[in-house]
Amino acid sequence: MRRGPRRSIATVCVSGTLDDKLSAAAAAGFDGIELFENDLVVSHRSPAEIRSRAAELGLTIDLYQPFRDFEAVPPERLRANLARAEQKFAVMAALGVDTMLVCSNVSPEAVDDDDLAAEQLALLADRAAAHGLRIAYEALAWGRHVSTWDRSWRIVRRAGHPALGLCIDSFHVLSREVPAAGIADVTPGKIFFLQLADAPYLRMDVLQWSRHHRLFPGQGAFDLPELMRAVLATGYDGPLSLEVFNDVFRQSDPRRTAVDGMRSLVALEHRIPPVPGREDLPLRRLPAAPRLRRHAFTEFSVDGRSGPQLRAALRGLGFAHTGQHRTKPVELWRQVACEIVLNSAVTHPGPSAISGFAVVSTDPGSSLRRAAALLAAAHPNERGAGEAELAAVTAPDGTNVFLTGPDDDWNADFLDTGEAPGPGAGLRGTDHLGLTQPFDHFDEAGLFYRTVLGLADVAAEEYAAPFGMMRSRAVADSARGVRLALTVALLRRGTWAPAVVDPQHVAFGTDDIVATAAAIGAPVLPVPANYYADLAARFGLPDDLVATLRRYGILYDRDPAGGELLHLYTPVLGGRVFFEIVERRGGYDRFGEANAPVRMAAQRHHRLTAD
Ligand SMILES: O=C(O)c1ccc(O)c(O)c1
Ligand SMILES: [Mg+2]
Repeated sequence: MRRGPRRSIATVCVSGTLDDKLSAAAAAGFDGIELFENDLVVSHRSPAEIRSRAAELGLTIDLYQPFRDFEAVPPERLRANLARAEQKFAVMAALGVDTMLVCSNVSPEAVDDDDLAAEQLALLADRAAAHGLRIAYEALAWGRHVSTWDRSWRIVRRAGHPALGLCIDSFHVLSREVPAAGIADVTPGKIFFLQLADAPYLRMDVLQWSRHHRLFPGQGAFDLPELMRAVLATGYDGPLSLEVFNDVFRQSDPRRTAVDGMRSLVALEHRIPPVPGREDLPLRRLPAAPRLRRHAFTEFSVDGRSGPQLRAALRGLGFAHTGQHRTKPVELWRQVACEIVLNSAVTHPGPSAISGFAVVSTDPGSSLRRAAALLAAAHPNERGAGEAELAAVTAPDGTNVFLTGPDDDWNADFLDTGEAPGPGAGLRGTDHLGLTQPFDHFDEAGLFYRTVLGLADVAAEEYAAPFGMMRSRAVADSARGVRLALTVALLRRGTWAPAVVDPQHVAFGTDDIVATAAAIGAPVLPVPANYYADLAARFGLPDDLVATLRRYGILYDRDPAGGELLHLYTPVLGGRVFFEIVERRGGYDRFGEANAPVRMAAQRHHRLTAD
């Protein structure tokens, strides 16, 4: 029985020199690599040494690429191109790689003549076959004359050479108009190689889009499971190979990028629909994502500065300090189903103060098995004798994600402080978490949270904020018990900005924000009068409503279907976090993104003018 498709990664996906890239690919569990010529050219290793290094690491070299501007050229250019190819065939033999990628010609010299292209590619395939090699022809989306997969297929079919086949690259296919479904009708055995990349939809030059903005499968907008189905329907049994050109990945830790890539492939394989006739190739499925019920506790790492501010704010919001951990400097604060843990013993590696959060899973064991299959790092939870086990994995931003069951008594480890929960302020539970992401790992985090917890995208937004352009991506489970709003600055911040890095936050839900606002004693963030003047004009709100909102510092948003969000914020606490209170009306399903710039400006003003 086969194990499922082989998984490969192009060396161009990750940062470093070839040695770094090979180690990273092997450590992440890939079976093979596509070797980019540039990585070979700058390597101190000979082709034979690269071959043995790869073998030592358990990696095969599945593709040599790219060979450019070959086909449909005048005779003297053809002679030169064939001579150039022979030199590469010799290198390939030393590397032990049998397939060469030929990209469609982008040169002005290329002739618009499919017969000529087919004839010359057949000649190249003949030369390759003499060395026991084969040619995979790829239509670059910006090829001079051949820029779509169907045209590259017509040429390959016309050439009719057994050593000539197609390279299907999901980016080039899905960035163009020709539907991918027709790939299923390509003659069995004629797809020699499959390259996988995702991307966001962008209206820009396709070459720039491809060279800078590709993402790993599941991180962009392309329908890759459907493309995979079409390719597998032809009987394709070569590697699933990631080929992602991305400016951020090129600068990130290659080991981490390779794990991100592997996670994307594991998740993609899980999403491929069953392909009739391909029972020979069992697809590996993940443990199903169990249903999530709700957010349980959120844990903050606190120090001497943030601790007192957080305690005062929680008290003001109607929380009571109900529990003290038996063995650790950890406090439990509670109001109905809102649970906050203040932990003086953990430090968070990122800029945030949310060190972890817990979700209630209907099957935490299955959640953990799924997380492990998706290469989530298990969080070593040190617990004392007799303490409850709280399983957790660590997200890319360093946040620990605890998975608790509906009946788990995780707070058995807390001794009653004797402090009675007060009347509270009407906060029902945690509505969402605002998790600001480190610049380099935004897409990685989105993929992690969605795949590991089984969440789906609910909103994506870009907006101009006082300290830069921001991007937000919100994910949630289908019943909206668990919502996460991930945000990031679109560019690395400038030099003065560290002081104003957007903090993380917890938003609590209420059914009556005006009553809650009247009940709470915590300092609510003052909102400028200009905001309310604009609000009245934008939404045509009645004067008395605007007056009420203004009186309590409540912000407002409305969706096109008439759903409404009323929400308020606290100032930033201890320089690191803040709280939000939200009331959703009429099915409002977003996060008040439009008000984020108002909040950021107000929080800065508050910081500069208070204390
Ligand atoms: O951007 C390029 O030139 C390029 C090269 C090789 C590929 O496989 C590809 O998809 C793009
Ligand atoms: Mg490609």
